[in-house]
Amino acid sequence: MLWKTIVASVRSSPFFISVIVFGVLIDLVFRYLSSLSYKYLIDKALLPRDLEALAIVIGVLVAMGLLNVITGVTSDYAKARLDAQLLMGYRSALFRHMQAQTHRFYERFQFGDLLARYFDDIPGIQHAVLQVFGGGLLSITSVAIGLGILFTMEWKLTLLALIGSILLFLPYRMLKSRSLALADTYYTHLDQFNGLIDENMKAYRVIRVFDMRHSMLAKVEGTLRTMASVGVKRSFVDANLNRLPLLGISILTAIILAYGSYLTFDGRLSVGEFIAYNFVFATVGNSMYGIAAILPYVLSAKTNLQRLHEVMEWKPDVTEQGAKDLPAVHSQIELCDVTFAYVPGELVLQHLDLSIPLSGYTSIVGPSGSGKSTVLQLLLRFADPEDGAVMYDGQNIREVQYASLLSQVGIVFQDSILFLGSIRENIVIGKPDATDEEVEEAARAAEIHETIEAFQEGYQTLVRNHGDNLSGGQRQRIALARALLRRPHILFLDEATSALDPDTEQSVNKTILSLSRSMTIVSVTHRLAYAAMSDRIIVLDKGKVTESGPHEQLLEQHGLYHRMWEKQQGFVLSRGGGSARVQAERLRSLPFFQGIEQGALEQISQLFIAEKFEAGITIFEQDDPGETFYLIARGKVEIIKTTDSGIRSRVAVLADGDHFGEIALMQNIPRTASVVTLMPCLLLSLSRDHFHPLMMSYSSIREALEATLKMRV
Ligand SMILES: Nc1ncnc2c1ncn2[C@@H]1O[C@H](COP(=O)(O)OP(=O)(O)OP(=O)(O)O)[C@@H](O)[C@H]1O
Repeated sequence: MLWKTIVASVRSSPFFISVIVFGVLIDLVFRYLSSLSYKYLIDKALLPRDLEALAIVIGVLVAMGLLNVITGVTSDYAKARLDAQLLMGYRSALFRHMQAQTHRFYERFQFGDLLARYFDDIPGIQHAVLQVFGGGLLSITSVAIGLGILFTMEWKLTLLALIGSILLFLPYRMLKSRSLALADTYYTHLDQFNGLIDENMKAYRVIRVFDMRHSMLAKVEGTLRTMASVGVKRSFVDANLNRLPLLGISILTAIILAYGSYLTFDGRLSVGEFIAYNFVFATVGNSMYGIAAILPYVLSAKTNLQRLHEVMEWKPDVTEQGAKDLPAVHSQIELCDVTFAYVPGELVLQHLDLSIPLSGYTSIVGPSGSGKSTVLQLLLRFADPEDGAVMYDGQNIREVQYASLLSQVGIVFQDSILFLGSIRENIVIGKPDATDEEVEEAARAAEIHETIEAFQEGYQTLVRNHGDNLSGGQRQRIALARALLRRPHILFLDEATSALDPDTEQSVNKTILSLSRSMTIVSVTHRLAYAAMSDRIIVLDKGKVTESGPHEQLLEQHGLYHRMWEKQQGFVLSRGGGSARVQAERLRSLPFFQGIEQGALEQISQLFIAEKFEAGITIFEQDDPGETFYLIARGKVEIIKTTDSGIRSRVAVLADGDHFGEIALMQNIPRTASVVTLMPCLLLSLSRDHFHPLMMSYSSIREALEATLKMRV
């Protein structure tokens, strides 16, 4: 694999390679000429006292020395250029490869894994390529030429040297697998370490607020300690790979000196020949050591290459081969008989037929996990269906140029990523050549122009740390302006306003509603109050369309939409959304409060306390004591079960109007699962201590809760 990489690198830069090869040749000629010169210096000039011969030998050596310096400097420059070129080439190839990837790739390779590929594996490979090509080429050629010269001078001695040279390569054979295994372990921990740094940066608020600094530090230090310990072993093994050949060289030199001296005593070698032989041998020995010294780099590069190939061989899920342009769409987009799975064999969508007319405002709703976001991913070609087709005006989007599809659509996600740069730069991302007028027009349409103008630096205000210096609403409106700047025919929204506080959410939704007069809006949302404003609603359940039509019509059907709607009613939010209360009537729809008289429900509703949580917060862990019941006024949480072997898996996602932890109202049974927030949440909690006196008065509540408990068990 490394050899192929070296050949490919050589092919990519013939000019620099030729310069380096030329430098190597001159260096070799100089090395051997200097060594051999002793034979002539001693036998032809010094011993016969021939001044002319002395002048010729010294003159040739000086001339060659000068030439060697000039070619050496040129060759160093060529190596530096090749070095930079290789580094740039590998890094840009990896980046291009990443850009072709979608969710499966990014689920498999985390930020830390990829960072290590860029900053450890690629430099490791590039270093080995240059070592092999620069030092390696010089050493191998030098050994070949040197051995040829030595054979012509004294073949028996040379044969002995050749056999003895095995000593130089023994350590490589002995330590190779140990070095490879240590490199592998080291890089695994390095990936982990990079991942932890990333996590610390992204979640620094949660870490601070939950006083997790100690545990995070312990984790990082644990990883660093392992890395240090593996690093020491690795350095030691690699140092031995370097040092042991030196020992071999010393033993070999002693043998050559002893046997060479014996031949000189015996008169079979002249003094000049013996000294020249020794110098040539020293050069060969150094070159052999040079080869042995490269081997640790080669070993390390083997691991680096394997890791890089693991990433580079990951085939993109979506191939962009379509040749024709997608004409301006105006009629409808469809999913025709679509089947799709994230994990082979676990179908998320099965023979799904869905059609969205290209006018007005369409909402896609449904219980969590019903496939809403998946539908959006397929419509935007973040993934391709296993079966069936996604059509825009009857054109299969696999067959059209991806860029021509993208030019007609815009999207705003729940977490719109803002980049480091000015607000203007963030808006023009999708259309870098946009004029100031166009940028302002998009910002006006997103109703953020005045706000931006009010900033001291206006459109040049710097967006820091993914938008930390802006409010959630401002970030979403900038993301909206970014999407609108491309004048899309269709604007897709993926829970675009769900994470905003209620007032901001309402105001951004008003903006979106007004946009639906001039473009098609397709919104995936779990918040039905805003879906109700759309022209048509498509209800998904378990990957199938179960209902569709306008809000009133769906309510009349008394089906899934009606049930979902009812569940989200009965919460009264304070201005700004910092607090909420549940209406007594809403409590009646909970199975364990059915049949309770109005007065008692009123009392119970007073006992709830509103609590706000950021995304990613653990409300409680499995096995924690159960003391509180929760109602979700707004937000989304995931329920996670941990098996005895420590494997955590998501068993459900709950959203607005759902409840969890009701067993805690009755008795302190350890929690059967953990609950973690997926977005900012406003929860209403009711503790058993507060509730207990009421339950004593109403036996029906206890009976209903006992029935629930029985069912769970
Ligand atoms: N990247 C993924 N890998 C594996 N399974 C996934 C992945 N993304 C989604 N799923 C699964 O696919 C199913 C549909 O998920 P999807 O996100 O489309 O649902 P949704 O209706 O948008 O849910 P939510 O309202 O919770 O966002 C779920 O069972 C989910 O667990």
